[in-house]
Amino acid sequence: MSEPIRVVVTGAAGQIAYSLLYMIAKGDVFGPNQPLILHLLDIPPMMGVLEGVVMELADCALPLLRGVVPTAEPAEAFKDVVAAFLVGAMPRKQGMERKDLLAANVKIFKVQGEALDTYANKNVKVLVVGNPANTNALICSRYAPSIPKENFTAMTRLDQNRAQAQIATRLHVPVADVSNIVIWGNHSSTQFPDASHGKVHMEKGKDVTVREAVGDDAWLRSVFVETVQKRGAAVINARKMSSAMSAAKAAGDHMRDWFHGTASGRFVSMGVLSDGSYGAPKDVVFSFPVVIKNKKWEIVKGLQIDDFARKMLDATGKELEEERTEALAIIGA
Ligand SMILES: NC(=O)C1=CN([C@@H]2O[C@H](COP(=O)(O)OP(=O)(O)OC[C@H]3O[C@@H](n4cnc5c(N)ncnc54)[C@H](O)[C@@H]3O)[C@@H](O)[C@H]2O)C=CC1
Ligand SMILES: O=C([O-])CC(=O)C(=O)O
Repeated sequence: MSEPIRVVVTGAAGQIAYSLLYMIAKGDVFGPNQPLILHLLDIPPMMGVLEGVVMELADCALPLLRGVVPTAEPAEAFKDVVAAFLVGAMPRKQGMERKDLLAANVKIFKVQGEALDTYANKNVKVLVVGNPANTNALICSRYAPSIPKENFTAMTRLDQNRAQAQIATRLHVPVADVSNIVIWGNHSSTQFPDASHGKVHMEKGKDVTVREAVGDDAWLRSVFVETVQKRGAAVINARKMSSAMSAAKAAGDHMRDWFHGTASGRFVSMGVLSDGSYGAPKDVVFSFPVVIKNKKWEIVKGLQIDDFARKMLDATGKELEEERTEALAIIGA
């Protein structure tokens, strides 16, 4: 068995972390042969709650968990970590958009970028979950100049999982048989869930396109898109709290694929620093379809973008540029 790796989860006393920590510590993310030391960061008033989380992790008696470091100090939390789940941030409430959280949250990601730059392993893989995730990831990377820009990503995997589940339900197939649905752009209500490159594994071992299997382009461009765009708000309306179990699962999926790679012929969506592919604006964190090999992601090239998709990509790109302007004003950059 290899040496333990150090992994940080911020917002460790919060609701997403409560599901995520268990998944990581039992080996779902870094594999069944990878021991780990979990660093748990939260703010000083939450240290009592965090103590309870530490007790519960011990009581899970997990063989891979070789140490736990609960702390309110970024310097200690980020020391030598090779993976960082940046969850700690205020969640939205009913009636808010995620970008309404910029003023409250973006400063956290400036401070944590600086701490990653100083204390983390230089190959650290960073996943920003705290909203607005794309713009927070952009700011975080700007304040960590010694860490490669491609090591900063934002989570749109929950949107991808939601989209796959909607298609699977419509077609009455298991969710694992649906692949290559793309989430373009921002993790917000302007995101574009795009099923036009999707595949479904049907009975008798045959792969067909999602468009062919669904046979209803109007549905794929309206009800499907809107359901995924508004799913976070629907969960908040029902639970009075934002998604947590599904967010934790998606964070685990994102980091697992980053460490272990994507299966042949399959791609996944991640918010990454845009190089302008598919006409997206540069220098924003934009969700693209990617394939991953040897812990490096690459944007999938050559997908067809029709007029409808073009409009959707432009709208979400514009929102990301607006968020960037607002974020830079808030942190006084
Ligand atoms: N990208 C995505 O798909 C999703 C993102 N989210 C976002 O994830 C974030 C966390 O959500 P929950 O866990 O439900 O919230 P929560 O309120 O239950 O937990 C957040 C935790 O972060 C802590 N925190 C606040 N400032 C911090 C700092 N500077 N350093 C470390 N910890 C800090 C809080 O004390 C709290 O314990 C929210 O911003 C939410 O909107 C939620 C679901 C999906
Ligand atoms: O909707 C929210 O505020 C939480 C979130 O990002 C999601 O569930 O996708």
